[in-house]
Amino acid sequence: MNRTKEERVHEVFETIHHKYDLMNSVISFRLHKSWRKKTMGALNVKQGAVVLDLCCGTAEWTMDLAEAAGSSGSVTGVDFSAGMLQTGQEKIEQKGLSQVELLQANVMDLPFPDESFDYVTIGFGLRNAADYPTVLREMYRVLKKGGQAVCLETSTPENSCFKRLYSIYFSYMMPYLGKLVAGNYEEYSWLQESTAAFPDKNLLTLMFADAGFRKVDVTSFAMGTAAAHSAWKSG
Ligand SMILES: C[S@@+](CC[C@H](N)C(=O)[O-])C[C@H]1O[C@@H](n2cnc3c(N)ncnc32)[C@H](O)[C@@H]1O
Repeated sequence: MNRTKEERVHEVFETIHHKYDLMNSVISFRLHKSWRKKTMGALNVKQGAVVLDLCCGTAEWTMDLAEAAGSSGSVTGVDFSAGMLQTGQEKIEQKGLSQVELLQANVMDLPFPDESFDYVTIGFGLRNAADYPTVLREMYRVLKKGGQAVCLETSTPENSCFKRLYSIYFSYMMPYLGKLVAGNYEEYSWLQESTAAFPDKNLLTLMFADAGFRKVDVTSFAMGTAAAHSAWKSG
């Protein structure tokens, strides 16, 4: 039976949630941590801010956002995988971050009123959604006027030689690393497929503008293998 993209993605994350954090560090050579740190620096979340973290997974970015917003702020993490949320919830409890709430929902249909959040983030999540423009429109809708949205995601390297090397690593080596470390090949070949199908940073910028965002800034990381798109809603 043919599964939809959404069913496949859901199954992938329900299968790998126990090993997700470990695998993330292995396959990105821990670079994802420095990309997130730099993106947080540009976001400059204020104490007391109301923040939404979409596709929050095991809540790594959610917890950084909670520390920045402080105990007077509030951070809501949304994901549709119960397993990823459960792993995230355990970490949040260990850290005693009472300003965080995790919610199981689909990011294509958010259960929040218009203009609810000061910041909306999505880390390595948009690529997994069945329809990118729908998610971007939802991000825009729930953002307050003057608020900022940020998408950190894998991207396409611009240098053609590096692009070839990267493609070999992604297509052949990474699924084997997945098999070796997480005991799973099929799930890590999804990362390669979804990255190959994802728009490059210029097209993604246009998609943000189409969703209504006023200004879009792009920062590339590691020779274009990842990019952060920051976008603002008019005040
Ligand atoms: C690659 S993980 C990213 C997790 C986390 N943001 C991080 O940076 O480590 C992608 C997450 O998106 C979630 N996801 C994918 N499509 C979704 C959807 N339509 N609605 C809610 N969550 C979704 C998956 O369950 C998974 O936890």
